[in-house]
Amino acid sequence: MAQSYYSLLAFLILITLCCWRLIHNYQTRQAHKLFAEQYGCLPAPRIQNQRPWGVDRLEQIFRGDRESRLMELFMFHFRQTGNTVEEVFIGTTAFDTIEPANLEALLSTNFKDFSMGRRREITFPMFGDGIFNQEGAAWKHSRDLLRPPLQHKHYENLTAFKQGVDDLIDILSSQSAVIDLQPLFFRLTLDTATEFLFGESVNSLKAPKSANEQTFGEVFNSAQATVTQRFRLPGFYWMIGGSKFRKACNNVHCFADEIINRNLSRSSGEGRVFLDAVAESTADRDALRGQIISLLVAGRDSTACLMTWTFFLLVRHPKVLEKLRTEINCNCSDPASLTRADLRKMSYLQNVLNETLRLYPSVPVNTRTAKRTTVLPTGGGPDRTAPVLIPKGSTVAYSIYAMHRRPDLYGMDAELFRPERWDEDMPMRRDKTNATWGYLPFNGGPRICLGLDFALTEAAYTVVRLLHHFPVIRLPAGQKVEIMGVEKQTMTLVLSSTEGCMVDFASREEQEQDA
Ligand code: HEM
Repeated sequence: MAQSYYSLLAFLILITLCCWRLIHNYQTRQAHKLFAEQYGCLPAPRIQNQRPWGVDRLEQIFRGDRESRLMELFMFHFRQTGNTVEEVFIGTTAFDTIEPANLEALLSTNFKDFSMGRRREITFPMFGDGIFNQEGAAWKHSRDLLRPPLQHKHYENLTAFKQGVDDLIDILSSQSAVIDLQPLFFRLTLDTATEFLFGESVNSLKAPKSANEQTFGEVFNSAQATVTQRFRLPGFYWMIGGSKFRKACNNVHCFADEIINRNLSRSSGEGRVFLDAVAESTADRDALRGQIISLLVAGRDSTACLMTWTFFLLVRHPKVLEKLRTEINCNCSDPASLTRADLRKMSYLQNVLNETLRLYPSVPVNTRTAKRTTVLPTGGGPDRTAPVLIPKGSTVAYSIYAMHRRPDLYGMDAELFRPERWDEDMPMRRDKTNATWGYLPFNGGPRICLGLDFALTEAAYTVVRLLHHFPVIRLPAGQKVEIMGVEKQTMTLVLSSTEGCMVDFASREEQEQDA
């Protein structure tokens, strides 16, 4: 008797829940219909799925990732379907866009309608509380706090970058002629960033590792690798982690605390602008550590990727390399007296960096999540110009990589590396919105990168020093020259080169002959 009573009760609860769900879905559909009518929204074209719940989309992404061709897959979908598309991804509706007007809405005009989604939960164990994963008032406070110590007056004379580049040149001069620059650039940017942020470099370029000793770079890489995996499956991020991840995060925190404590116990000095400025207004040690780790994540890999792709492209385009060398030789007789202002005057160098970030933006794909039902201004309807309704909770992914390769924005040769285009009248410059929002390697709007100038200065300085020091820099014999974008790429939080960046600095004798 009691058993049938409980079965009946369970049945009634199930029926009630189903009815509630149906009514809720109906009401939501009606509300969306009204909203769409009010704003003239029409559906965006949909990526066709071959399997229910968009499972095939997940399979494609995993395959693309395994084959190191994820960006090609995204480009294919945009070209085939449209610049703004709707897709079903593991049972939920999501949107993808490479339309400058939509990016303006997402990142600026409708900024308040969007959040960072699950970024905080995904990154918190490693990053702690920092600008990268904060929102609202806490984020605004962090921006106000971090902006002043990142101002260019603190690295105008370039001393912040000098030691790291000296160490890099020592390594390149002492090793064999052909060398993979990519891992060295990751170590260079770690050294420069720790020097600038903590007031003390971890010296990953020059410190030989003693047996069994873990380095800061290693513990940092290990924790960050798991964070990357958690980003891949945002709805199921909690399944990825476990005790190994917790231990890796704890190691990062211990390393960072040790360096912070050591430096704060010294009396303040020139090399510690950043740590002093942040420590002054952040009494809480966890908060201080959170900001510094967030900045290391934001600044290290992205700048290393920029330098890697710059040399990857330069050795494959010898004429560009020679033109750049001529500009550097004319403007820099003694690198010891270089300043940031000198670097900014080298217009071809700036074009080379702009063009590299166009073809290989360090953060090629990013997402936002709608906090409330809202609108993207274009991409819907038969002619794909009507506004598109974005229901509350939907993810909007935007691919800077694919947008930067649009021929209607950059010309028919958009896939080619041609720094000269930055001095020309590119198609995107004929429209104000496209001109402002069609090139976004550093994001835009209120959350634009705070390290933009720091990164471009560090990269420019490194390029100048290496070209000045080595009269011969070339593609090693036997290295492939493929169409840009077809080479293998590794997508973590940033886009790196799967096969590294092999460069031939020629033998010492050849260098001397050429000098
Ligand atoms: C080539 C190098 C770099 C690139 C391409 C780059 C790109 C970006 C992008 C795309 C974002 C937006 C992320 C998002 O909102 O989802 C961002 C944010 C940020 N970047 Fe960079 N970045 C670079 C270097 C740096 C450096 C060197 C630093 C600091 C030293 C830095 C500090 C930051 C900070 C603090 C944010 C967060 C801004 C906020 O949320 O308000 N970045 N960066």
